[in-house]
Amino acid sequence: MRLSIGQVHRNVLALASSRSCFVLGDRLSFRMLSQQRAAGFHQTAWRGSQIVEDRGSPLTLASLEVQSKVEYGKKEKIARTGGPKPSSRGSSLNVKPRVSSSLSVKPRVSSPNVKPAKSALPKSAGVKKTLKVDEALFSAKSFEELGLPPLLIDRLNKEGLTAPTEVQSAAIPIIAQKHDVVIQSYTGSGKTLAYLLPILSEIGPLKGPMEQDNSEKRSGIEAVIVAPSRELGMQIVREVEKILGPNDKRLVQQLVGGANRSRQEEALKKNKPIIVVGTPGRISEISAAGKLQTHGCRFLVLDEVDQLLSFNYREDMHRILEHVGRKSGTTSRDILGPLARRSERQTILVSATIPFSVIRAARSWGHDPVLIRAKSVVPLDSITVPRPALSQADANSSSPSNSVNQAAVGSLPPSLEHYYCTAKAQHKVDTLRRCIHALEAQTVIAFMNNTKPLKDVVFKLKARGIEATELHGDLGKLARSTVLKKFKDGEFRVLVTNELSARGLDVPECDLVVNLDLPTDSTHYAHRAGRTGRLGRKGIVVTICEENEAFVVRKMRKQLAVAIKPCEFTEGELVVHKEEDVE
Ligand SMILES: Nc1ncnc2c1ncn2[C@@H]1O[C@H](COP(=O)(O)OP(=O)(O)OP(=O)(O)O)[C@@H](O)[C@H]1O
Repeated sequence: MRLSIGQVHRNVLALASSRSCFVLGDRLSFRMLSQQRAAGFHQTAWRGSQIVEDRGSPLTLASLEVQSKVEYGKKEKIARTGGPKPSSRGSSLNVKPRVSSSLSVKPRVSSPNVKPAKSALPKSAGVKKTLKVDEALFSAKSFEELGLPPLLIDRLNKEGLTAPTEVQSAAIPIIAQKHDVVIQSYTGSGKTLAYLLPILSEIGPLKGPMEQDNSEKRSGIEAVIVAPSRELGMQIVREVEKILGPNDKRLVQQLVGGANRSRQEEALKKNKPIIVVGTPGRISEISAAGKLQTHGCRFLVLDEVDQLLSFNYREDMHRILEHVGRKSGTTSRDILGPLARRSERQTILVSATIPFSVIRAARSWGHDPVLIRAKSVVPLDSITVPRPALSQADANSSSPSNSVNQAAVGSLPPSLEHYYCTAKAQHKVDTLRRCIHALEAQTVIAFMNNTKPLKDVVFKLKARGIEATELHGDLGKLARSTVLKKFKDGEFRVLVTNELSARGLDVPECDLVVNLDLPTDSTHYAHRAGRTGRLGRKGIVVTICEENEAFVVRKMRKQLAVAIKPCEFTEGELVVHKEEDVE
């Protein structure tokens, strides 16, 4: 498959547009006060989809076997992971089929009232060169086709994993070719296995026969995976353990902050793991103490790389980039310096949101780094600085905020629906309650910005008979993991949390995300929103803001190129407004 500059642009456009297509094309049965603008929006979506289809049918999760598991477009009964479940929680989100006057939102291609997604898309990432990639990359229907070792495939099958997602189909062969890579794909699309599977094909007990022959030559830690939070770190550990199986799970060791450090150090000595997964602070701490030998490491993964390369983690990341998979004695000038010198290690950077600063950093690795998206693979050095696109105010394309905003385009799953409504601060909890009831949401994550008001919300929800719990950094590690487990097990209907849970957290049953406070920018919106609609499931995102904040939501809507529709919750129903009512 040869991807030209135009095609990549069109694919990006089609991806964003087809998202709109899902939102508006779903046969939602709710009271719609006006659909004219939405119909205009859809027209663009249709066009975008056509472009891709003209070039051979695009790969979607739906086109893989994954679809049969999650059943697109159907109201699915979401299976809980266990624990007590009130009977009222058995069904999935309900977008009001009960209203007799309800309208099915059908695509209308004649009304151009809503600004099409196209105008909201940044003219970003101009791609000048092309990279030849095997067409089969994008059509794998099974893990066998991707050349994974038989032992690994057996383990995947035992865990019920039979078909790769799009991003896995794209990433696995490229990583196997020893490229340094940046993986960008929307939230919940399976990025974790996209990097874990090629790593486990080369190291550990499930690797291929060729690698087995060389096994005596290597010892010690062969892969370091860094994640910004304990929760995400532990989630990755569990994913690796799951694939390794019960007999070999000691081969992965968590090094997350908040846990007992001496125990972690003892486990490193005793279990001799080949993979460590941890947070930047704890990894660099143990490394600085000389208890973590990673010079011979073959893989370094930075999961949620855009966050890990932010200022907060600068010193710890500096140490990690300097020491993992490098001969000792080298020095660096700044955090990006170490990336400039190639070592034996393969570096894999991952996020749903990749700002240009990450591309720029990764470029200096050498060794043909490539950007992998679900439908394209491009050399990093062919990607140019994004051009301004949104408005005069955003015209400075080199400004960090512009780069951050552009990073969020294409980061949201196509299956999500987005709404916003306004409420006075003191009425937000009631609005949340009405929202949960109107949508009959069963597993809800509500985001706030500060801890104290977050506790108040939990208290008020409980007082209104809704089982709710809190998750934030003030809780100890044990409390945090207990809360999360109970929420995943269905003991609580609502998890009220802050940015801590916005990235990477995988609660497949989550059917509603609510922003009780506005996210700081569109990148934060994208990661919060991505906690629902995982792996093609349906999900709804509702932002409850004050009247004078609504313009911020509308701005994010443009930046993200998704339809975030104004709505309200009255008489137990979701009522969607036409845009003119609020502007
Ligand atoms: N091939 C597959 N078949 C079935 N399920 C899969 C497959 N790959 C991943 N999953 C499941 O999909 C869910 C989402 O995967 P994952 O957490 O890796 O997404 P992600 O792209 O990293 O999301 P985020 O950007 O939010 O971190 C997980 O529950 C994972 O176990």
